[in-house]
Amino acid sequence: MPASSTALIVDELRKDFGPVPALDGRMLRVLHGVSLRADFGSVTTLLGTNGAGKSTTLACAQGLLKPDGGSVTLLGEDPSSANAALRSRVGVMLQDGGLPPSVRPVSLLRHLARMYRNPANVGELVRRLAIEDFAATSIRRLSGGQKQRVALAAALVGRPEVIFLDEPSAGLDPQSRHTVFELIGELREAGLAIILTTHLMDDAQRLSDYVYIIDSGRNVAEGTVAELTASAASESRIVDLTTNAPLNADSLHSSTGLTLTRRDGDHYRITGLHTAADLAAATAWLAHQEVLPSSLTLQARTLEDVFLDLATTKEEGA
Ligand SMILES: Nc1ncnc2c1ncn2[C@@H]1O[C@H](COP(=O)(O)OP(=O)(O)OP(=O)(O)O)[C@@H](O)[C@H]1O
Repeated sequence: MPASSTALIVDELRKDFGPVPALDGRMLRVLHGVSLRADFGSVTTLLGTNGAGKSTTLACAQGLLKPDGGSVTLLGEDPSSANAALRSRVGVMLQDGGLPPSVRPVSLLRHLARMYRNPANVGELVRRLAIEDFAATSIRRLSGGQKQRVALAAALVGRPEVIFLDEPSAGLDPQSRHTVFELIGELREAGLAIILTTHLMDDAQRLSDYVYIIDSGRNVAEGTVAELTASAASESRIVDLTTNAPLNADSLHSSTGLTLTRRDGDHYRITGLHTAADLAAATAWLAHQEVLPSSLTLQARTLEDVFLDLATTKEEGA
């Protein structure tokens, strides 16, 4: 039983890469003081755009990279000088899998299981992640999503107390994504500390107990999904709608003060609704345009909105 409720503490982590020729041989600082903590029985998410520093933070937290400043405490120890006993308590699923290409999935998992004193039931993992569908195929011939499922099974085979998942839903089809998410939920219920990275807001919103948003190697916001999505604008609502009629943002804005953005294809979003009258104004404007959307939903702010607000604030501050 873990003595503390906290599995991981990252404090003011700094990391440099280099020397970089493009910087005249100087070092490139990619983490400027990232801090986070992750508890048992909880999903802690690092959310950030490509290159924000998520994987580097995870690599330092796992002891794969040595920090240039700050500290990491994983299960009460410094992971960069960790022994086999600590490593056996930690499961790692890397972004590119890091799996041996010529081995078949089940042989690999059985081999890994033999390295642990109290391994998970390989047959159960294989069934749970539907690995039996491609059990006879060598890893090099697996699709990205299939490799991803094997990598997750490999990370779980030692019955870890802490698991690191780098972009766990990358390359997964909707059904596999659902399976992986369900499994993450079960692991959380079983009391594991789950630390994951993603740049997908939907994943973060669906899975996380606590989210750290990082950008350019710095913490920019943190909280539960509910805390992050609540704010001064928490009363505001969003209307998402689908129509193949072209909509004009200037026309909506001049008649209602609301903001229209085209998300992709036929999808539009209207933001800035605070009252029932705003909603009525938006639909009245649509009626005036003689547009009957094929779908229309009203919702509260999402993590994506928080993220976009942060990006806008940064641009305005730049
Ligand atoms: N070995 C390295 N040498 C030099 N720069 C590196 C190295 N590894 C990462 N970087 C740089 O550090 C920054 C952070 O990279 P990192 O992979 O941690 O970001 P990330 O948030 O995980 O991004 P992604 O979502 O694309 O995986 C990026 O600018 C990247 O180019």
